[in-house]
Amino acid sequence: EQEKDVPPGPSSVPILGSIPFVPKRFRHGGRLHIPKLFNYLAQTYGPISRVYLGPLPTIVISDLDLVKEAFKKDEITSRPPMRPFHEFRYGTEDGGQRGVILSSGKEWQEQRRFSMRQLKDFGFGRSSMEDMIQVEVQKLVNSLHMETGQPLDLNFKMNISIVNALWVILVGERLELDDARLLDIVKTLDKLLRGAQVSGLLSVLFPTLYKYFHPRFALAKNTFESMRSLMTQAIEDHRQRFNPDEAPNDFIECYLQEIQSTSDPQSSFYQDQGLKSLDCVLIDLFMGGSETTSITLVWTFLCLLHHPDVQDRIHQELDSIIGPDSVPQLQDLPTLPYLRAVMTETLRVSSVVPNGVPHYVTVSTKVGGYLLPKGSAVMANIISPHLNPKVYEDPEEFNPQRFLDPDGKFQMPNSSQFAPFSLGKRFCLGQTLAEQEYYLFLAGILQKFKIHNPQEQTLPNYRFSADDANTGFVRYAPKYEVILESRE
Ligand code: HEM
Repeated sequence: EQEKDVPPGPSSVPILGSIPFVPKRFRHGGRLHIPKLFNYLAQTYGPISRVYLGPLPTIVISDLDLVKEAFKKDEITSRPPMRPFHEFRYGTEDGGQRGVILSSGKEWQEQRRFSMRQLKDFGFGRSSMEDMIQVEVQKLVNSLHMETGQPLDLNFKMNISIVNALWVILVGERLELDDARLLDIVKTLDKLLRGAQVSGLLSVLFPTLYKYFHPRFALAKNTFESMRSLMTQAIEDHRQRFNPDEAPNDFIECYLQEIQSTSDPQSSFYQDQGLKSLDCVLIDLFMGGSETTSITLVWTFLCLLHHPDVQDRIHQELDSIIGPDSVPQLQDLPTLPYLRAVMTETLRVSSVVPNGVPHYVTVSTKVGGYLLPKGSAVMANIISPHLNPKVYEDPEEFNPQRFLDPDGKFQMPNSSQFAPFSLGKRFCLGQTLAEQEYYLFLAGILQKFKIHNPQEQTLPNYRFSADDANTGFVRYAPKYEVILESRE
């Protein structure tokens, strides 16, 4: 391996890696501000750089064409071995994981293929995916009608409804919005996700130290286990009434059928292995699919409060195309270019998963002319190209107009620098579902309500440069309240 072929980056020393060389402004109370650090690397060292997060060499790719090139390669499709986290995910001693988000190799291939197929549009039993989501949209709209005229935090409400929609799809059970179990799930998921920091990657090299000395390990273990006991209960309930001859009504039933029909002992669906993987897949789908989607909605409302003219134009479009009486449906989306531009623009400025999920080089390989050595983590720096002034004029400004042509038709700009769901073989497994939920909830709410900024509230900033709070994997919207006005 020639050092000159390796991507450029800051200096490093043993153990601490590049951390002593990282400018102080990227360290917040003992924590690295990873998204901002990566943005600085992109500006200083170009589209591919290398930084040592502790002793772990980490390649940061800040151009989405190069991300695509990299993540198409089998050599960069695995996840880093996540010891000691395998201990509570039925993993293997070498850090191998079950499920989809953190798994690699055969387990990942089989579980991802199956989950993607089940989350396709057709839904389960007699309900399409759209029907299942619409019921939750209407439930939320009805409950919001009771809360007009007073300051309201939408964050929790969105979260509850999105998790409930997932619960119907995966577990086949509709919960009331104030069901204690639902609140429990939402709180546990929130803890699990907020606890996920890029510094968790350090465990790759110091699994034992991490396990005994890092407070996050115990936190992750406890929250994961309380989530798992909810899943185990749901799986048990399904197994008791399971009838392999009946058409499946939800994801768990489909999965149990897959286990039933698997005779290859090497398969990750085989008997007991299948049940363990199911446990992890369910948690992964809840982790990947709940807050990401609800936060995107919360960012949207924040941007609309900053830009009331944009909200007015959405209302005009909805009024003229859908009207007050019919529910906005998936088939209407192509006729709503302005709303589509608003959604695309929100996904860009918010970039809720700003640096993707780490990949890992299993066999040294080249990308963009650089050598990516075996054993490096690879991160897609999604937010930097989204906010690159060479690609998007005045990039931090929320401006849906940039996704509309002069005739008001929706258009993507002439560049490939847009990928909120990442790219390549591991792109977001729930992208279609996320886009459908995002649209149905947003259109459903804005058809019925106008949102206002409470008079006494100074609106928090939505711009990345002002964001010091989000140092981790997910970019949460700052806290704010809205006042809803019914449009009926
Ligand atoms: C706005 C909403 C969402 C955004 C922005 C988002 C973004 C992402 C990103 C950037 C990745 C990393 C891909 C990579 O490793 O290269 C990812 C992975 C993943 N997402 Fe999403 N996601 C969203 C919603 C969802 C939903 C609704 C689900 C499922 C119900 C989901 C499930 C997953 C899973 C399982 C993975 C891991 C895929 C794998 O490792 O093969 N996500 N997502």
